[in-house]
Amino acid sequence: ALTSYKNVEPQWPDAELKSEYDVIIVGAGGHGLGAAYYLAKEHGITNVAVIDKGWLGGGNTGRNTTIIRSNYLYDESARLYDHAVDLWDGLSQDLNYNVMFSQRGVMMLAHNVHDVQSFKRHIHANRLNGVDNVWLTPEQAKEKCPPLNISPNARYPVMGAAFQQRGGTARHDAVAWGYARAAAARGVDIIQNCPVLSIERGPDGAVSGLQTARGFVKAKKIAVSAAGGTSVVMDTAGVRLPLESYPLQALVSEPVKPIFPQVVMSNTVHAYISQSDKGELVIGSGTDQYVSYSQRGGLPLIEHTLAAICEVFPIFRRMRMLRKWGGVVDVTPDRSPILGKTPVKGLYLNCGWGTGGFKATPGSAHVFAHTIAQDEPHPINAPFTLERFETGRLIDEAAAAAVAH
Ligand SMILES: Cc1cc2nc3c(=O)[nH]c(=O)nc-3n(C[C@H](O)[C@H](O)[C@H](O)COP(=O)(O)OP(=O)(O)OC[C@H]3O[C@@H](n4cnc5c(N)ncnc54)[C@H](O)[C@@H]3O)c2cc1C
Ligand SMILES: CSCC(=O)[O-]
Repeated sequence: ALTSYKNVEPQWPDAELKSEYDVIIVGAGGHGLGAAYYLAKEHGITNVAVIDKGWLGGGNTGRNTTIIRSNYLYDESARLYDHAVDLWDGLSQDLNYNVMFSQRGVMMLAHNVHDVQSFKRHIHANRLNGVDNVWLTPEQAKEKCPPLNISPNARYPVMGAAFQQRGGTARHDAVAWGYARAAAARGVDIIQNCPVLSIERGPDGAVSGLQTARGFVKAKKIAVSAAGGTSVVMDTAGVRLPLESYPLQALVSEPVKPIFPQVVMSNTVHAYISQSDKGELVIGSGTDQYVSYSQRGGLPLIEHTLAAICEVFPIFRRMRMLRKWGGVVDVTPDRSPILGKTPVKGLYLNCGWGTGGFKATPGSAHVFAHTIAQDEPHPINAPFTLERFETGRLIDEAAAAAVAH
């Protein structure tokens, strides 16, 4: 007989909000849940709550197109994203939960001389940082990805591609569930459907707690990992951020037999594509070009993306699309995250991942936990300060962002 739902132990108890915690994390996405897990596992800090206004994983972590790679340009970025790829490698074993990490390879197409020069610059920079990334001729790219149209008469001719074999995809829901289950097992409270209304500060200016929909909760340390909602939350602490929030959309096709072995991305046509384990083509694009806290975007952007996909992969022209959705991505001026301390004592910040923070999840969560526990950034996230936007020490990764935003 089927086990009735009520007899199935929840993977994480629906905890009651206590009156006080050592650390509270705002945002039960992959970054927030992962930080809670590493706080407990690596720093022995378990009197922790992760609070979310909705259900855990319901933000960008559960809405993204799951691409993982570390082929960014700057040394600082390579260290951060490659730390994540290293942790992705053993994450299923660490969490005892299959996150379905698949190193199927990520290919970035070059359609013009500028693309060729930019990608070859990335490849040389990546080599200096020990990040695997190689140049493919059009013929080599097609050999790896047969549906690719490399005709010289194509609307977007393929002049070559940068290919990172260690890149790939993972099951985004499982990442949230795996971290939630492992964190809860170590004593972390996960509080869902409880919007944080404001960050409260004491007379000394340090954080004192949070006003939530379920009342006030005290905390000496508060870590905000709220993605597109970050600037609103941080504003209540008097911290203004250089963030803009945009809708970012994605869509899936009807499922078909395995036909698309890698992830293929194109900055120039603003589209990227992979095939899920269920057989759907997973297609993404750049952000809608207006700021918004809406998790929905406009149809014209989807039409533009599909037109580009049909040009680069003509065999997909008759595929039917099943559904589209969106999330709210928080974008910084240099397309790199803000990951560290803030000017407010006891307040920590992890945001600004824009269209590309899923790939960083384990690495970001790991160093964010270190920053919260030690009250000092880990060497890997030390450069990703809020202050860089005053000093001008930017880490400009717009070219590596892979989609227009
Ligand atoms: C369509 C789409 C495709 C993408 N594709 C990729 C990709 O292929 N590869 C990649 O690397 N990245 C991708 N991204 C980006 C990636 O999804 C995000 O950068 C990353 O998941 C952010 O994780 P997070 O945990 O910081 O945020 P989230 O998962 O969004 O979690 C933040 C949480 O904070 C909560 N929150 C917000 N405000 C409050 C409040 N006031 N009180 C309580 N809780 C609050 C939200 O409910 C949410 O659950 C994509 C994003 C989208 C939208
Ligand atoms: C949404 S773009 C995905 C990425 O940055 O690899």
